Amino acid sequence: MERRSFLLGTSVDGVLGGYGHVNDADIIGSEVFLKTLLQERLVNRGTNQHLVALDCGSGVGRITKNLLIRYFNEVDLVEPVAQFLDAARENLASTGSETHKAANFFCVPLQWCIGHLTDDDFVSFFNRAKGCLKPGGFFVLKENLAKKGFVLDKEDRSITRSDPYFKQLFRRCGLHLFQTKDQKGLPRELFAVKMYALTVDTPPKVHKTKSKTHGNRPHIIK
Ligand SMILES: C[S@@+](CC[C@H](N)C(=O)[O-])C[C@H]1O[C@@H](n2cnc3c(N)ncnc32)[C@H](O)[C@@H]1O
Repeated sequence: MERRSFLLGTSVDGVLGGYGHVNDADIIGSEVFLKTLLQERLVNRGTNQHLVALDCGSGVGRITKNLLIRYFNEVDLVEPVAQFLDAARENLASTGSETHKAANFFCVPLQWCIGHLTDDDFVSFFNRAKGCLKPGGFFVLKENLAKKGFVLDKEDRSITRSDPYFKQLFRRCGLHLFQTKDQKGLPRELFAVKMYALTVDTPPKVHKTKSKTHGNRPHIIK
């Protein structure tokens, strides 16, 4: 497992710590996840709604440019490194349209980047943020995962939590796990990455017993 310094330059390779080649796999993984969410959470996949997103820790705008701008009418970017945000502005200048655009560029640090939050601050943040979600809205977290417990990075003072650790925190926040997916295609030496979609409303009950009708339907024999 390795985490490299972010500040290698104002490029995609730079913000991915020298792992620019994972961009395609990362974007495809996020897009599949996002599409399912929009389909399942919003009426008509949100096509009749004005959708907005906040790209937190946007770097040079990689995710907004390659993904978010195609699905959201407005994307705001938050990034504390001015050079990154300037590069994002430049990268996004000719991307999008009147109805799908990068709207605001905020050069400020967030106080709640997950890997730098204590458990109590994590819970406190989501408890406040929950109140700002529109009906049908959701949080998406795409995070590095420790195999178990947590891993402390003494260099950047961040914590990488395990999947059960995150789930325990989500429960403390009163958030429901609407959907989750593993990121595929990352180099083996990196942390595993998982996507979580979190909602405030209770998910519909999943009935685990197979209905007779379903059991009798034709299906592929594996
Ligand atoms: C690994 S880079 C990822 C950039 C971008 N999300 C991407 O995937 O291309 C992490 C980004 O988070 C930003 N960052 C670090 N601390 C932050 C904070 N407190 N608030 C907002 N962004 C932060 C860094 O400057 C950097 O651009």
